[in-house]
Amino acid sequence: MKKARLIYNPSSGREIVRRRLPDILDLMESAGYETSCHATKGPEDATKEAARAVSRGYDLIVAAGGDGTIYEVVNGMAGQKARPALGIIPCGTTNDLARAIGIPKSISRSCDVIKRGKKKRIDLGKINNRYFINIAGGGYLTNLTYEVPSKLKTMMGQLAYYMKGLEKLPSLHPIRVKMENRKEVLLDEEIMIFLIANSRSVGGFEKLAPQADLSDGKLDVIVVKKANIAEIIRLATLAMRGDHIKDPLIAYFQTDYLKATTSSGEQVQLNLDGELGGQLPCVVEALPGHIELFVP
Ligand SMILES: Nc1ncnc2c1ncn2[C@@H]1O[C@H](COP(=O)(O)OP(=O)(O)OP(=O)(O)O)[C@@H](O)[C@H]1O
Repeated sequence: MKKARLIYNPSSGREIVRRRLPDILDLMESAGYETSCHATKGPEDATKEAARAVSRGYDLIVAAGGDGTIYEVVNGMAGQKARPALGIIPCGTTNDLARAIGIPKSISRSCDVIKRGKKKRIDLGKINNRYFINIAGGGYLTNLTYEVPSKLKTMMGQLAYYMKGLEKLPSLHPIRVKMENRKEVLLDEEIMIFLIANSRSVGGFEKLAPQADLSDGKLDVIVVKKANIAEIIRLATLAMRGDHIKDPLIAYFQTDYLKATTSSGEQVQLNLDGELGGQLPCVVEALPGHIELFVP
């Protein structure tokens, strides 16, 4: 039998994974994998455990949790030479990556995806010395993902993020950012927020980067230029339908390399897949087909 390592975050989303663990192990066995598991204890634990699973030669790593757990697991795998395939059991609050790939939220159906065995190579983003699988962002609204308390997410799900977003709107202010590719300066102005997306689905908005494709070797950059609160609310409404892209307050382009710096003299934090990821300046590169994922 092949061997799988299940890395799960017991605190993810509405905390169902802990209760369903016997079912997951059973489903994994019927999928043909002898599975051992590791419950994460806190920040960085999934990264260490994933790196350990790679060095122990597991055939498969399964990440059960939210986007933050998948991010940590990917960071433990991405820098290694031989990378096993990755399965995902979405148990988080938003589950952007699972939505983008079409992995069902039901535990038994997401295990079925692994059982059927269809795999696809997807790109990763490398940003400074870290990796992201779905989204990197910078600017003031991006830090709301780690300001929402875990308890609130357990109780309210996605709504907890939107409430925190509204609460933070009045404190938003622009930052001066310069973006360059290998040849030219693409943008040098005051902006509110920038997002570098690998998939279409970001923050529960399923069409935020409508042209993004996880396997095209490119990253999609969306920049919200200097705007007031009313304009930001208008853009958020447009973004639900994917209609924000043509707005004059948005810059949207694809690239496989990006350098971003700030001259504001302020610290601009980076958010990687919903987790804290250092600060500007940054160099971002697309790593084509770097991870093999089980897909429906
Ligand atoms: N045992 C634990 N208790 C508390 N936090 C943990 C534990 N294990 C891991 N973490 C932290 O939880 C965060 C990741 O949460 P995760 O993304 O899986 O769920 P979520 O936040 O509910 O979902 P989403 O990212 O979809 O909103 C990471 O910051 C990780 O370090």
